[in-house]
Amino acid sequence: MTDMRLIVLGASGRMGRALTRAIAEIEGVTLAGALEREGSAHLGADAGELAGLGPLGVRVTDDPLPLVAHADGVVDFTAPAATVAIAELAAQARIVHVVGTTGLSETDLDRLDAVARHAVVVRSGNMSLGVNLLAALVRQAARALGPDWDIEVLEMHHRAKVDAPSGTALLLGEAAAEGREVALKDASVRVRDGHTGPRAEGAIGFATLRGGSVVGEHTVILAGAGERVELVHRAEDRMIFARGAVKAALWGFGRKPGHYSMADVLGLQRD
Ligand SMILES: NC(=O)C1=CN([C@@H]2O[C@H](COP(=O)(O)OP(=O)(O)OC[C@H]3O[C@@H](n4cnc5c(N)ncnc54)[C@H](OP(=O)(O)O)[C@@H]3O)[C@@H](O)[C@H]2O)C=CC1
Ligand SMILES: O=C(O)C1=N[C@H](C(=O)O)C[C@H](O)C1
Repeated sequence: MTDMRLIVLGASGRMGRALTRAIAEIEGVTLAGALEREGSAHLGADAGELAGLGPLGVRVTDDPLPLVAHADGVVDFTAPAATVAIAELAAQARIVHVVGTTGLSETDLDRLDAVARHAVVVRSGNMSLGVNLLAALVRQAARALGPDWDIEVLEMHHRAKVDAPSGTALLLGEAAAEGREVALKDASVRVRDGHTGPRAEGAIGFATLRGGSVVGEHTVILAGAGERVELVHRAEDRMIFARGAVKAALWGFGRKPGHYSMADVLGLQRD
């Protein structure tokens, strides 16, 4: 069988470089293109060299059209505007779009829902196996412990991260809300400052730390009267996300159009 041809969007970014390495190491996929924004200092560079692999003969370009026409999928860990723009092109070409970008607005998500009527979109705030398993455990714990236990999601990332709370923190908050059978938007408390008054009953709180080179750490705290449960994930290497994204692309290849999640890819049941 021929390899699935994948384009990396944001090829010179932290995740873009990891994606190029993952595509080189995983069987059944081949690097078909590398994209960056117009004016990027990396245009014309070899994507393999950017990724520390040596030359692969794939040059970074800012023109998606010829690439999309000859590819089977695009893996995209970039920024919301870039994700929405490539989503339209990927859907027109009926190729798989794997979205790792976080910080998407409700409007952006509506656009992805719309394009997913025509093509496969696989999106997750975290493409690692560990975090998606953690989400299932959080759902279960929130359901089992009930509303008397307070839930807080704490995350820490490197100093260059631009969105907060992280996509993973929101994914874990969603899992907690599902376990409690409430809507996250009605329960979430994303900022506390000044005289806040006592904690609102049923709140799902978020706290954000930024600094240094931390790849990604998430703790879900379930605090009861006199005891506390903490569920933790620590990412040590961006390759966990990159390998997950390539796995998602292979899973989506040939599947019927839809907006899928990493839980779908990994076959994790929503009990
Ligand atoms: N879902 C998951 O598992 C994970 C998600 N992420 C998310 O992935 C995203 C990227 O993270 P990271 O790699 O650390 O960030 P970086 O800033 O290192 O990389 C982003 C890359 O995308 C490029 N880019 C921005 N706009 C465009 C555009 N219009 N067209 C083409 N390329 C563009 C940037 O170029 P330039 O530098 O010129 O702006 C940059 O090269 C973030 O949203 C992050 O939260 C990260 C890790 C895991
Ligand atoms: O920006 C990052 O680095 C990461 N972003 C994702 C998020 O927002 O949760 C996933 C991972 O934690 C790293």
